[in-house]
Amino acid sequence: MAGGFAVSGGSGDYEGKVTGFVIMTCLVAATGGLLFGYDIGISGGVTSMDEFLLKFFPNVYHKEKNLKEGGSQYCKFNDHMLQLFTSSLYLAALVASFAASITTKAFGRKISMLIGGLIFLIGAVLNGAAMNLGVLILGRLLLGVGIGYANQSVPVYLSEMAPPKLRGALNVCFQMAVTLGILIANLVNYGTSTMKKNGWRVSLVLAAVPAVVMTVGAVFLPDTPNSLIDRGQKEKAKTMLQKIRGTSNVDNEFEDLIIASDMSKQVENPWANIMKPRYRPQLTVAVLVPFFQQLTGINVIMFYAPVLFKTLGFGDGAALMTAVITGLVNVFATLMSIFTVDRFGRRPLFLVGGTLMIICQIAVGSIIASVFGVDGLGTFSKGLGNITVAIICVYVAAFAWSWGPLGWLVPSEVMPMEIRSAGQSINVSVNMFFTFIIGQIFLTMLCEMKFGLFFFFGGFVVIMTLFILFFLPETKGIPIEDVTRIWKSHWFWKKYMPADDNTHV
Ligand SMILES: OC[C@H]1O[C@](O)(CO)[C@@H](O)[C@@H]1O
Repeated sequence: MAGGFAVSGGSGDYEGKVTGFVIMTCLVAATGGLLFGYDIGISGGVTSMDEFLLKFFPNVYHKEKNLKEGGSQYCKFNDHMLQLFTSSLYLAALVASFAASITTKAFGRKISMLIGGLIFLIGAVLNGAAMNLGVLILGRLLLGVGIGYANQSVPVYLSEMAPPKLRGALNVCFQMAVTLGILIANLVNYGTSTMKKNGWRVSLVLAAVPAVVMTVGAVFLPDTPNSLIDRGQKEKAKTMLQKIRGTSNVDNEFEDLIIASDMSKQVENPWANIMKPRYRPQLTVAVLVPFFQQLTGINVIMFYAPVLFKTLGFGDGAALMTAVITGLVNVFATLMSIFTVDRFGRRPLFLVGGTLMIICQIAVGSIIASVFGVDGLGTFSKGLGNITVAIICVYVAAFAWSWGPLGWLVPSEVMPMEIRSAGQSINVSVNMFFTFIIGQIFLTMLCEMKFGLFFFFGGFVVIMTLFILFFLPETKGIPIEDVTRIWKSHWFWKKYMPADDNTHV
């Protein structure tokens, strides 16, 4: 995932152009992100399609239809298997990303991308052809394995191919591709929902398109110099670096790569390292940032927007169209973040984004409370429905210029070499784990907590915004080598820093 970006250090003062290789690399990055985003966005629309529900979740279908005659709106989609359909993918991805990190290290990045692409393809085909719930869930699990492999290997591949100066920008571009994938999925669902039959099959099988691109890419793309060095092929690595950078003058960078590879071999156990007190701030960031990113509640919207909008009384087409609108807002606000993050810094984006999210969550919770109350009986007027959608759009925008991209960027900026691989794995796995949890329990929580659910997530955003305010120093423009300086001068974290430590760690 995007969190895996920063791999080798280096000052970045090397010669090198934006060559065809770099552009190809960006395309692969894009397909990796698209693949992930497409899966995030596709399930909600599909689960709101009658034909799909009737085939796999007849109970939910009948409950929804009967509700037209009265009953609690909060619980109409509450079904564990329906949630498992969405969430199983993320659990499989979590497990597979550990397997992928072993494959990627031992056999290279390309092999992992190839494995990821192929397994994903099988999953997409199974999903599109599924005749029963078992096959459907099996397909989702395979998609998850594919995503685990892709999210682990694509960012590593990218960070090693990109000229160091572009690394940060590419990091955020991965998240950009994720949001584009979500939007494409929303558009596809909108289109296929108008088909008389099998629209859901088309939605699910189209996930194969980015997978084919990634699989073919993995076959034709070159190995990264870092990977060749790690596997003892130094000469080949140097020739490759010259090709990628479009210049024969790569001695400095090549030397740094060798040093970085030697250093990472000396780092016996990054997992033991990161547990040392001096890395407490980084460990805290690696755990709390992805946890908080998911506890904003964003995936309630990304996974279940169409279902949520149907709960608010929208018709099928309107619910799917509204998901397209939130998808668009997500893409544009992420773009804005890319253009402003280095000007304003990370903290202002986090603080403004967080504050806006809190206001929106309180507003949505209050509106739903006023219409549905505790027993879930009531109907939204058209005007109030539109106001609610507008507030949800502001919430999505606030997420997309703060916790969305920064949830990946900030952890990758604060990890020194000797803990980087462990730090990034923690970041990615915590994110996947809570993505799974939210996918698995949201519909039940909505049924149990009712409008209070929005206050619940709002409460978490208050906590995370206070965390940023008091515990996260600004990392804008600080080279990775100097990052210890900011912890040393921080009112809270300085007590963990060894006094005699003048190295970059
Ligand atoms: O754009 C929203 C998406 O971004 C992520 O946070 C990943 O960075 C996903 O969990 C979410 O669905």
